[in-house]
Amino acid sequence: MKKMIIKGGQKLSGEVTIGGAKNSTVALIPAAILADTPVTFDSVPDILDVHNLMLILKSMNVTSTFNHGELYVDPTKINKVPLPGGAIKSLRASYYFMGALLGRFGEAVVGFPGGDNIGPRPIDQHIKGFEALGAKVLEQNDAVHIKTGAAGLHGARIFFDIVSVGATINVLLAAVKAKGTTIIENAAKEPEIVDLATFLNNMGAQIRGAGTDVIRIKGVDSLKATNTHTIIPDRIEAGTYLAFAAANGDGVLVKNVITEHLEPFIAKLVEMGVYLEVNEDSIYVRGGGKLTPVTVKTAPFPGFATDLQQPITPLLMKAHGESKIIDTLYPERIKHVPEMQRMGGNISSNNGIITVGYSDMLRGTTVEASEIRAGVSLLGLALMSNGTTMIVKAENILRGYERIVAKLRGLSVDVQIIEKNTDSED
Ligand SMILES: CC(=O)N[C@H]1[C@@H](OP(=O)(O)OP(=O)(O)OC[C@H]2O[C@@H](n3ccc(=O)[nH]c3=O)[C@H](O)[C@@H]2O)O[C@H](CO)[C@@H](O)[C@@H]1O
Ligand SMILES: C=C(OP(=O)(O)O)C(=O)O
Repeated sequence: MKKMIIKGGQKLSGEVTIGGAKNSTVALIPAAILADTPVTFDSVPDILDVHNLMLILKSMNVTSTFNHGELYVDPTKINKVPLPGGAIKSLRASYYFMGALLGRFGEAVVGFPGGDNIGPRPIDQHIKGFEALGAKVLEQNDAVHIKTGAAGLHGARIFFDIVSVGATINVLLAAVKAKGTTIIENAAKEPEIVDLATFLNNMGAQIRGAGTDVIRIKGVDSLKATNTHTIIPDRIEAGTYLAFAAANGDGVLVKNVITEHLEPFIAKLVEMGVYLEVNEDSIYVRGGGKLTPVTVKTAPFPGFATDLQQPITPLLMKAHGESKIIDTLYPERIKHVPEMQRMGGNISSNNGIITVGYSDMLRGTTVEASEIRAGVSLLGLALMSNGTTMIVKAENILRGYERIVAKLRGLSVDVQIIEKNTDSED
């Protein structure tokens, strides 16, 4: 168990470089088992999710090594084994092994995934997709058992009832080596899906339309990597630092950003009155100035990302007036609210609407990071508070924010991570 200690009243200044996208990486690693060759990824974030995925690979006799942002995965001696639990439970994206194993072996047994505590996260659309491709799916003993007949997977036309990142990726992974053509309609359009399709196409897959709501996949027999795949920058990590810099910064340059991926977020900051300079692949935030309250409504890409509604909350507390947040994807993503209230934050949640008011009496206390974005938003608020904050369950933050202590130190902010049992510093 780790805890993070943050002294309040510290201003961010300087530069921070954004790492590879967590949500790309966690799809790309399972996708690597579809290859008939070793695979290398570059710009891989050093986050707990990556280390847990490497453990899952190891259980299948897939070797992997991770050094200085480069991850090498050799799936050529993979064993077909069930993946009922263990590291599977440590992250949501472990469910991508369902699609990837199905694509590789025509069958998969994968435990129900873990992941963030952000409300119900059904996987009915994933299952609908696998069944359309010709697989039989059985949910038994806390695991999903998926199997095709002797003919293997076949192409199909699939219309998702709901826009789902996970279901789009899982069906893509299963369909990429299926016989015939698969058409996914009402597909999710997130940049991480485009990144995955780019990786697979560079290995010989035939995927067209990723990034639009219709994706066509012509099945191929074999996938072979010939070059290193560089992972796109993490738009959620970038948004988090931008929000913190706007709320509590004194000149911050956020580098390695694809600004197009952050358009709805940047638009919201501008609407609030935040001074930004948007460059080709970096964004400068001046900090300070009078801020206007806004309404934030989350939506699938290209809408305002649900993963950024909590990180922007400390900034909303600087605006003079009442802001509203409506998370249409995860209305129960509110675990930060009682914790922020205990820190003196003027915030409440009622019937799926979070109301955030100007808060100038913030004080440090002990709070819990119940999930990644709740946790990081508490860190943002702690920096604005009087006194010291201790965030327990800090590993939830480390699940997706690489080298966050070093990056904050680079921004002149001192935070510490302590192992709870030993009280030794990380
Ligand atoms: C590893 C990863 O990439 N995680 C992201 C992914 O999660 P994840 O892929 O789990 O999220 P989805 O896009 O699938 O979920 C979107 C909405 O669809 C619902 N749904 C989803 C699947 C399904 O079969 N049935 C169903 O009803 C969900 O409950 C949710 O309300 O997208 C979310 C929405 O942008 C982000 O918050 C997560 O950071
Ligand atoms: C919800 C998130 O992650 P996951 O889907 O991996 O739980 C997130 O990154 O905010």
